[in-house]
Amino acid sequence: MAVLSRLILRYRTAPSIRSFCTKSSEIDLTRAASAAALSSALPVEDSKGKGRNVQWVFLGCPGVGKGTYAARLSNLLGVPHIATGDLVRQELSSHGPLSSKLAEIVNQGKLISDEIIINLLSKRLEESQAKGEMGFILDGFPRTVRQAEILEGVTDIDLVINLKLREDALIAKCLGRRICSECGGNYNVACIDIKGEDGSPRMYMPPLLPPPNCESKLITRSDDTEEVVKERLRVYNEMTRPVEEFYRTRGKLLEFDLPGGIPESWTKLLQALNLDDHEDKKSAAA
Ligand SMILES: Nc1ncnc2c1ncn2[C@@H]1O[C@H](COP(=O)(O)OP(=O)(O)O)[C@@H](O)[C@H]1O
Repeated sequence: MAVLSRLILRYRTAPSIRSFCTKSSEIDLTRAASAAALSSALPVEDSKGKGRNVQWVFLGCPGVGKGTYAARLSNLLGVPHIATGDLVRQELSSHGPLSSKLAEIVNQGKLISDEIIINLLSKRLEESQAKGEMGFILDGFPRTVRQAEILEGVTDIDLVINLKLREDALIAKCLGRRICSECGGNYNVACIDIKGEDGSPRMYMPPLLPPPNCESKLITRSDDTEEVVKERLRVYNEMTRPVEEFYRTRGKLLEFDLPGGIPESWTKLLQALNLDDHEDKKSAAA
């Protein structure tokens, strides 16, 4: 499936999309165009659908755990987990020409332009195609209705999993998030214990503590401060909440309320996806 070339072609020929974007001068369209040519030459799904694989999207507020569950499902199903937030952070750490502009936007909790994010995503999909990978689990894309329309125009998304958690837990989870600067492992020092009320059960999410060799190397994402997390939640409600409706009306949205910590939520998510008897689930969950 030549997602890359179709994404870029569609993108370059849609005036309304271009006017929606901000800094179009910063985009390397020459590079994008050559990437498109390369990707269209790569092996793609045949007419019988051979090679077709999972094409799923994860939606959900900052801190809900999209990355955790998308990564586990990616292991389980053998498809790449593509997180646009990770692509943005890689671009930031590359200290390339876009880095300082992107850092400013990300550290204010705002969204970067559709143009830049599609360029980053296209490059990542191109790498996938070069490796012969099939399918994907997208995490953090689409985040605007415009992005959803572009994606829907170029490929069939099978399923959109909308992870949900109450806002006080989301904020605590973002503020507790830690990353090992050496191995990249993701941990969380927050212990969330919310009493059951009005018939809703108690919610307990224990901390996910790092192993001793990571303890002294933990860092916090620069956009995980209380002020920026609250702004990201506001931006989610304004820009991304309508994406839920976009997929709901197309019958693709699976709503999933996280019941608690990872073991409990993972088991229930597998049940909701009818994957609970999947023979590989134990190794993916390990
Ligand atoms: N699809 C996207 N569109 C616009 N900006 C994005 C997109 N994906 C990621 N970003 C930028 O990268 C930042 C980090 O993304 P991510 O790690 O997915 O954050 P979150 O924890 O808020 O879900 C976002 O706040 C935003 O600035």
